Amino acid sequence: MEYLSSLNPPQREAVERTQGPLMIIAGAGSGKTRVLTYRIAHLIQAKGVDPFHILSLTFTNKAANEMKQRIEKLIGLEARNTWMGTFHSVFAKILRVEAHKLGYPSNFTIYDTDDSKSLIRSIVKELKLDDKVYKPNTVLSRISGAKNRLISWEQYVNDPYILADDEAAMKPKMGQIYKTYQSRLFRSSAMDFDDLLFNTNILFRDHPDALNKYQQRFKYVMVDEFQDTNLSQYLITKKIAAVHQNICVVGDDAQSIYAFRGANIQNILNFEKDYPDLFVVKLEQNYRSTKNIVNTANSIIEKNKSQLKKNVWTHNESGDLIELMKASSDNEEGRMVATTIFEQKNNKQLHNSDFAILYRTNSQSRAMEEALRKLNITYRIVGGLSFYQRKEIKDLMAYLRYVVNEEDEEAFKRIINYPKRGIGNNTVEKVMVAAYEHDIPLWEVINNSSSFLSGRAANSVEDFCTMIRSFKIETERKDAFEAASSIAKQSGLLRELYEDKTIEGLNRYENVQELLNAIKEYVDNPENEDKSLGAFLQEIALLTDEDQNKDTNDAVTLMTIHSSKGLEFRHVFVVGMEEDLFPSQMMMQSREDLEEERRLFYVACTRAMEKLYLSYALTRYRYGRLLNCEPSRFLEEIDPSYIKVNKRTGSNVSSSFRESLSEGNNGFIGLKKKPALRSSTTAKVHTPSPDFKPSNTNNLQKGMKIEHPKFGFGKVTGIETEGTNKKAHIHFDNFGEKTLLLSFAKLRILD
Ligand SMILES: Nc1ncnc2c1ncn2[C@@H]1O[C@H](COP(=O)(O)OP(=O)(O)OP(=O)(O)O)[C@@H](O)[C@H]1O
Ligand SMILES: [Mg+2]
Repeated sequence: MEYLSSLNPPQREAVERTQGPLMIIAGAGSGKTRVLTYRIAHLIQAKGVDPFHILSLTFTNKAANEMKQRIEKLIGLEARNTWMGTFHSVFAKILRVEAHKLGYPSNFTIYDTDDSKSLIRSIVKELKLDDKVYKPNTVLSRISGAKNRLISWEQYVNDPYILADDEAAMKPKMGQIYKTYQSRLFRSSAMDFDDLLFNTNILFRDHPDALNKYQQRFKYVMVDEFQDTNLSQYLITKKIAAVHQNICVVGDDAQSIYAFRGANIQNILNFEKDYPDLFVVKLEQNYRSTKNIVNTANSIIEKNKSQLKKNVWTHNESGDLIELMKASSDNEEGRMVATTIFEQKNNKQLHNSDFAILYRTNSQSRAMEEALRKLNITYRIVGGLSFYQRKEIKDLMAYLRYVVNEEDEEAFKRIINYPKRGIGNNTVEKVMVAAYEHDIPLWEVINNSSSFLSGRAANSVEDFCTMIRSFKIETERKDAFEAASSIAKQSGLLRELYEDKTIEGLNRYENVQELLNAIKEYVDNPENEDKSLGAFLQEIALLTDEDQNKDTNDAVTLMTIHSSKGLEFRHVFVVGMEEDLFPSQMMMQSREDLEEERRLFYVACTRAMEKLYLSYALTRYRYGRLLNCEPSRFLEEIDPSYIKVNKRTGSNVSSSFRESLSEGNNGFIGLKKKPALRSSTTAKVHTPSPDFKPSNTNNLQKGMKIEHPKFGFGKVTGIETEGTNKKAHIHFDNFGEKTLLLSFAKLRILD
């Protein structure tokens, strides 16, 4: 087998040892995912295993697709027949087939987070509880926490302290909300994301025949990113593998970053207990990154007390030092990052797709986006408000969902009066009350509206039902695309958007067309055998944000560190390295939390192959206010011998590193005097004149008077050119002498 020669001895051992339980716990970039890929290829090609008998669980659908493509390269088309996907997508597929065993129809809807929150909001209102105490977000994460630990609402109601924390005392009605939430989901023939795993566990617990079927089917089970599985996922895997015991899990305890969502590193330790004849493989050679990057990452993770000892090293070259960039503001930070990308691309012949910008929270993308746009650099945002979260898309999707499942309450609420058809909130509430109080299915209630509604309202509801019925008939006869196009038209939704001639309206109209294009693409794809609307909806419901934006290939990637797991890029920028932002304010309550943030930082740094940049800003808009920021403690934890301060400062010295961490600047270099940006005792930051507009500084000359947005008024005392950089020496009235890089500084020339 020729492909085996491109593996090192322990990797090869892991690939060839196909029988019995196997665990690979190894550092970042050591080839864990590569081993899984080769192992699947090896099972099929060398061991003659039928691909239908192999199940591989990955963290994102994107990871699954990438893996499939790689296996296809190794062994050809047969790779397509393996079962591969996220826990959610694989078990949603299985639940479709087995739904009736749990009392669900096979066309059940999958509620996304917005649907779940909206449902919780209604329940909190109906139970007359305080929505400041029972915030949809908090309630949902609590219910989700319970489900991920396989705690049912019955158990929760009996023992409010079951999650072992103090929240129970503050939120005594939680159990009741959980109970109502589940019964409403059930009535709506809907499951939320956590239910997909929870219900799979119930299925396997209560229906041995079903369990047996999947145990026989999946003779080989593999799990990537095992450190981030929760209890619910772990038990499913364990049950399925119980008969053949051919289970292989790979992970890195140092990269466990989902504890806040119920992931449990303990699974790694339990695994050794659950499988006494477990074989453990260690991989220590990193193939991804330069020595400087590997050593930096090691020096970070070393600070964590709870971790398995690992020695990660690499044969790769030392490479550049880690570059530290400081900016005076978040916008300035964006400009620095964008300019660096621009320069590096030109100097080193790189592509946009060689760069990634990673941040702690989604909202940090804005400043980066603006700066990239100004330099005309193509980028794509992974996560954030993605296509399928836009209102117009959710509206049409709600129509499609409702046509497929007429008990889907959240879809119903979205479309019953959109486009407007004279059905007010009161009527909707009456419908809901009738359904709950008399325990009648929603669809039956609205089909008998005349019995409890009068006049116009009753007529409108009747028309609505007639329309939905005709959609249902169409949907049975037509493929997903024809059905959806017709629904978009007949429902009045397209017309409503078409008549809005504003730019936003036009955009919305185009977005809906884009959704129809996507459905067409789905129908035309020969890989999709089931072309029904129901099948399309299932596919879409499981698309995670990570899977969006496939259209642009050569783009800089912007994403949160959480979604960067498992990926690699030649150049990586980790931005917003500031206290309260990273580590996050929310995660500094305990050592465990802080260690999770540090693991997150480890994940971020280990995405880089050749070059790693870390940046921070001294001021940043957050919660609508301009805040002063302190550099992140993580920066100080890195061994300074691996770091150089941004070349623009010209101070390539590690000894000045700590000092320079806290100096403020605004694209300026070489400080003559300590600047006063951050300390409140010295000069006040200038407020720019109302008509402040930066001038073209190409012809800036000695003697000219200028205004700077932060340092105020001053006079140019000299101009200096160094390579392509032009610097200006300026004497500011309130800040003294400063040297500014003209490509960064915004100056208004006054005379
Ligand atoms: N034996 C090898 N020879 C050459 N390249 C290798 C070898 N093993 C791994 N690589 C390469 O090293 C990089 C990292 O591998 P991979 O993504 O599998 O690591 P990983 O352990 O899964 O990392 P992470 O912990 O970030 O998920 C990939 O580009 C991979 O192709
Ligand atoms: Mg990996």
